[in-house]
Amino acid sequence: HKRKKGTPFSGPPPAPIIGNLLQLPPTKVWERLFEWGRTYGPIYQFRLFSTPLLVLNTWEAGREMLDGKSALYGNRPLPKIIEMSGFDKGVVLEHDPTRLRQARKLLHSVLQPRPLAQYREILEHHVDVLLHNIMHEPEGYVDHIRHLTAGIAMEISHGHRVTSRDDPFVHRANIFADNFAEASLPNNHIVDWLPFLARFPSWLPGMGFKEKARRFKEQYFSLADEGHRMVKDDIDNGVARPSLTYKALVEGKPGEVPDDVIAFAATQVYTGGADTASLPFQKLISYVQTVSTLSSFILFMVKNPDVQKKAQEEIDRIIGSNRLASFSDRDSLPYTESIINEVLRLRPPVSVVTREAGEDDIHNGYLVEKETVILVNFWGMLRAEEHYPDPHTFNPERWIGRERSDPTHPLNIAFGFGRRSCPGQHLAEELVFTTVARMLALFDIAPIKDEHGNPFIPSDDSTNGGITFPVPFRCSIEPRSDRARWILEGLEHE
Ligand code: HEM
Repeated sequence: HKRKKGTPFSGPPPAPIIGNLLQLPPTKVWERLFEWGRTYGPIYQFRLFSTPLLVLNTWEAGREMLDGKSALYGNRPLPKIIEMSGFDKGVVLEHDPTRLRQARKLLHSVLQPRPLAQYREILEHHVDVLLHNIMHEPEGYVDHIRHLTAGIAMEISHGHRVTSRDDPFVHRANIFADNFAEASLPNNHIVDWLPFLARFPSWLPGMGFKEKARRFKEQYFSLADEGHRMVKDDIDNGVARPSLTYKALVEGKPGEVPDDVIAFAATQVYTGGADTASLPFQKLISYVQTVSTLSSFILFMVKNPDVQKKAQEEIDRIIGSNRLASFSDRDSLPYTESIINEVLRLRPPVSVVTREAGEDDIHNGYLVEKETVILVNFWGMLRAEEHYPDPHTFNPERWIGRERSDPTHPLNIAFGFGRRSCPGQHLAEELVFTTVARMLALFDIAPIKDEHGNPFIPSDDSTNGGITFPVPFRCSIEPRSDRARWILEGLEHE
């Protein structure tokens, strides 16, 4: 194989052997990557030991390399230990091009706008359950949001209706998630979100890990298998509900797509869109990105009462109080929509995603070596001052009148670029919009007060890791009025 020749992209000067390791902070590396961009430009390179890393710091750079050269940069780095645990099976880390194509096609068969529209009533049912649960136990709002996202995911993947917190299917998925969390590497370490570094022997966990990897693999495979068999049984018994698995089994040509491709693709509809950067090292909760976005929304409402009021006025004026907003109302609620855009801009749930150069490439005259790790810095892209004046300020107004097709729009950045971009985007947009619009219609979200009546304002801080959340915070979520309480009481619940 002939290597290409050329000068690599410039970047911060590396130290011998360890490269730029000590120049990276232990947490929120994306902030440092963003700062380096000011000095070294929108695309630059640095090193960790012998691995070159290329940072894409602007949306233009993302489009150029990932939309423009999808085939070359379509894969994610796959550490040995992830492969050992079998987590490369499915979509997120799938490397086999045929299986990946088949799996993404299955996801599209339920997640593209047209098939997704069939799930609108189901989705609204789950949102109503959320609202009901929040009214009865407001302090548990994060758990309720998780329950919401898991419930919708399992309907879409397997036609499984979750009716209680003790649902055996959810229970098994949670055990699986806990096992991931247990996966051994120190917290808040850079390896947490750059797991490809675990290629280096000094960080490879000892023999104990082999045993763990074997156990993880067994659990992941049996979870996938169990869901698949459940749908087959439902079909045999004539009680199957529409889902990805049902569609593939009943409408697909027999034998065209292997059973295990169907089973893993379906499993990843609820286990992930999981943490694509640090897969095995974090608690893997279904639809974590959506949970992150909705939690960030609540945080920003606590901190920005005027914004909240303005959105509530919009909803009262356009929707009235005789019905609740639906996704089809999106275009008539531009202010509400602008809040979501601004939440996604300041808190993209995935701050950085990793890809890998499949071959040597010459880009704009510079050499990108094969196996260079590509860091797509969504967090940095969404804070570029030239596109977002006063970039660190929460200001939904900036979106009023700005087209959805604008390439700097968060919906065109936060879900990624190219053929590996997020297949769950439409679902995420619909779920977030419906939840936000209905919550604003029925609840006031506010700071809690201390015994002297002083409001307690939560911090702005977010967690570290492949998917970031607001640091857990308390707040008050109360029905806006007696009428709101009455509507909430009447909502369908479990
Ligand atoms: C606010 C919500 C969400 C955000 C911001 C988000 C963002 C992302 C991003 C940035 C990626 C990596 C894309 C890339 O490499 O360029 C991704 C991948 C993925 N997401 Fe999402 N996502 C969200 C919700 C969802 C949902 C609801 C699902 C459920 C179906 C989902 C399923 C996936 C899958 C399966 C992948 C891996 C795709 C592949 O590797 O081919 N995501 N997402």
